[in-house]
Amino acid sequence: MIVTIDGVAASGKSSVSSGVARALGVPYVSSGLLYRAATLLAHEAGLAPHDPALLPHLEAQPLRFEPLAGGNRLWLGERELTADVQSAAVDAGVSAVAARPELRAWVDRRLRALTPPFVAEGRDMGTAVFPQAQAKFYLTASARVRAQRRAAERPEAVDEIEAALLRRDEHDRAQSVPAPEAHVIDTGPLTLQGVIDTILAALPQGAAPARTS
Ligand SMILES: Nc1ncnc2c1ncn2[C@@H]1O[C@H](COP(=O)(O)OP(=O)(O)O)[C@@H](O)[C@H]1O
Ligand SMILES: Nc1ccn([C@H]2C[C@H](O)[C@@H](COP(=O)(O)OP(=O)(O)O)O2)c(=O)n1
Repeated sequence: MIVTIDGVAASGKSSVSSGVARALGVPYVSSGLLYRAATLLAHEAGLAPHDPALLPHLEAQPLRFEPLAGGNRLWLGERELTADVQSAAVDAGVSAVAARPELRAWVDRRLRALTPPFVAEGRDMGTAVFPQAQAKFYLTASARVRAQRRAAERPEAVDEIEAALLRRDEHDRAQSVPAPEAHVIDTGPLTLQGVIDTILAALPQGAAPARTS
């Protein structure tokens, strides 16, 4: 079974996907990490997002992606990149990388090579990458709420984060449309556990473990 959880930046995709994956006892896959990794490696190699040399450079890197239930980890050889890709600098450059069709194909190939069951989160998991998914969700929240949540993890001020999120929402718009059959959830009024429980309750019969509480 594949469950897709798409949504805008800082809507709660990773945290919710991790919680749903743990409840189901399956891994979760953060597609955004692969776009972030491509952006960081481009920066470090001095390659612009549109540089034709970027894809061959990425293909030559010993990049390893570990989609574990507790969280995804990224390795470049023995160097862990997981934390390095969560920065305002990568945020500022990632949309240009993600706009390139050949880089989207690079990400999609890696995702489709994974063996189900898993929870996949990103922007277009339920539309372009796994249209066959058995359950699809799309998370939203106001830009202000998202900025306040992201501010707890970043050194930047909430107003600066909110402006950056709105810019990225616009840049990512093309690939951020919910699947027609996706359950759209406004996470603003809900706690993190509330969103997780909402998704588990909406899964096909038998997909979620019987509730013990
Ligand atoms: N419903 C919620 N209520 C409160 N905080 C939340 C909620 N969902 C996510 N968070 C928190 O908001 C921050 C951003 O969530 P994250 O899962 O990283 O979003 P995304 O993966 O969509 O960027 C995290 O600190 C997370 O714990
Ligand atoms: N399936 C995806 C996932 C991410 N992206 C792009 C759009 C996002 O700005 C970046 C980073 O995605 P990520 O999910 O890590 O970003 P947030 O956690 O929502 O801030 O990659 C995409 O185009 N398609």
